[in-house]
Amino acid sequence: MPTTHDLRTGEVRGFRMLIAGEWRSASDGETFESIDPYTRRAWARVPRASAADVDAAVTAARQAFESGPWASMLPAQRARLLRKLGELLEGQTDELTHVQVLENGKLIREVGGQVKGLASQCYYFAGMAESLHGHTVPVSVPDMVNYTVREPIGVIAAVTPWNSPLSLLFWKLCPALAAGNTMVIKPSEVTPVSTLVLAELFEKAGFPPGVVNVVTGDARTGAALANHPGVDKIAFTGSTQAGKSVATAAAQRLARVSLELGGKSPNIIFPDADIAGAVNGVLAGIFAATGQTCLAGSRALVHVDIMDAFAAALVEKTRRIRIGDPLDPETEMGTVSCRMQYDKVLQYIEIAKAEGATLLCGGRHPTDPALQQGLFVEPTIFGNVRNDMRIAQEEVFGPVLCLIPFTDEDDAVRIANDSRFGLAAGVWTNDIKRAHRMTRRLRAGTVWVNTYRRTNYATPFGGMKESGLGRENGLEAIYDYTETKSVWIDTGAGIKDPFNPRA
Ligand SMILES: NC(=O)c1ccc[n+]([C@@H]2O[C@H](COP(=O)([O-])OP(=O)(O)OC[C@H]3O[C@@H](n4cnc5c(N)ncnc54)[C@H](O)[C@@H]3O)[C@@H](O)[C@H]2O)c1
Ligand SMILES: O=S(=O)(O)c1ccc(CO)cc1
Repeated sequence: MPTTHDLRTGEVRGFRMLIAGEWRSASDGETFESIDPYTRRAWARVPRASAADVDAAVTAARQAFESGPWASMLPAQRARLLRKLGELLEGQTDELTHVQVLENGKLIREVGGQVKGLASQCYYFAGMAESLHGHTVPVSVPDMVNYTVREPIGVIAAVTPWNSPLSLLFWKLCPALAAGNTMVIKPSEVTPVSTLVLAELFEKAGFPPGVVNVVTGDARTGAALANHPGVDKIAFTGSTQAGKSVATAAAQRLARVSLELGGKSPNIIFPDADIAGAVNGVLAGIFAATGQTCLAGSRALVHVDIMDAFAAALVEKTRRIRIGDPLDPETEMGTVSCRMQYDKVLQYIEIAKAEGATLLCGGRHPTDPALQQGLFVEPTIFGNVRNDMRIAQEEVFGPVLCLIPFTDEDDAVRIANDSRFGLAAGVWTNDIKRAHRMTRRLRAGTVWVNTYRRTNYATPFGGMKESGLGRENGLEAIYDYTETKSVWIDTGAGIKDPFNPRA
């Protein structure tokens, strides 16, 4: 296995897709490159799946679902395979970590922790495979047994983004496989390699061919999957714009769909809060992943009485953030993921200036000569932001924080909820009553009090409004990968009157 630095040799490594248990190039031979945003050099080449490849992957997943060893496997056998996958992951954390850093510039100190957590997700959902059960329904009908069973949906297409390629995939993969589904995975075109490296472990763990397939490509490949009649559910994570397109495709044939989409989450600071803790929480909420997280606390709503002091403390700490090589464990903020994202973030900074927001720090590519080649954007804070500005309403997905003043609780709730998104929110207060009032009134799928960006595989996660549909993680997640079937059994005399079966 190559070490970290072996991966940065300048050599471009070739990868293939996994379809029906075979490692394949694209049927028409097309490929594309993965670019390291720190060196800005290509380091890997992967197949660009054709429509025929997508079709082959869906057909393989369908066959594996309907016949073959997977279809007749007992829950305990599926659980064993998931546990084996977890064990293999524990032995492969280094490579899976480094590949993700190279693909998207994500900090090694963050992605390392994420990869270490993947095995726990496998073990948690392995347990669920064995404990997923229906109910006996106490129907008030004589001589009748009525119960429900939870059955797998069928072929799941998992379409994932680039910001946390494996974490976000595992939120889908573990519950889907635990419930007995088969899968076709389409990773982001920015980060295809980590999923292909991971795919080697499915074979090693003993998953039958066709249970998990991986096709690589861009939005066209994702759209081909979303529109494929053989796909029973599309589990999508990505932008709200693409999510709407996936939902439209799914609606044509009433395929199941789950959507984990964008956000513009408020982080609300009351004057009674532990201010030093709140400063750290706001910084962690926006800059820890270079702002490239769906749940970024990109709007800091700060009470007017503390705005000046709070802004000064934020700016002072932000100026000391260590920007650098994402593979260096000392680095606190890395690059943005790709050229398109870099241009988009800088454009939003110009938009904010033109709207009249005050640039308090950052706002450009760093001047440090050591940082010239990488796709870096300085951590940026804008003051004097009004909530109706584009910079406060649109998702930047980069290291850009808006400071918005509020006067009281009602004002904070009004501003926080005045958004088309509803993914997450933070509240900083030492008043327990206020904390409860606020968590009730905020329209967001997750609300943190005196903390930010905590998630766990056992805790449901998802968005309200245009931030998504459905929940991932926890018990809710596995239910979302099943259909409920009701079964009625007559234990009595049967139907006596065909025109009144209830008689
Ligand atoms: N809510 C969450 O849990 C969550 C988590 C992480 C990221 N996100 C969101 O993801 C976005 C960033 O990721 P991105 O830039 O990769 O998003 P994106 O929407 O551009 O792409 C996501 C995936 O969808 C594919 N795709 C794009 N258009 C498609 C279409 N029309 N049909 C089918 N597939 C399509 C892409 O190839 C990629 O694999 C942000 O908006 C972020 O908020 C949400
Ligand atoms: O991709 S992110 O949006 O940063 C994200 C959020 C939560 C988790 C928890 O595993 C992982 C990635």
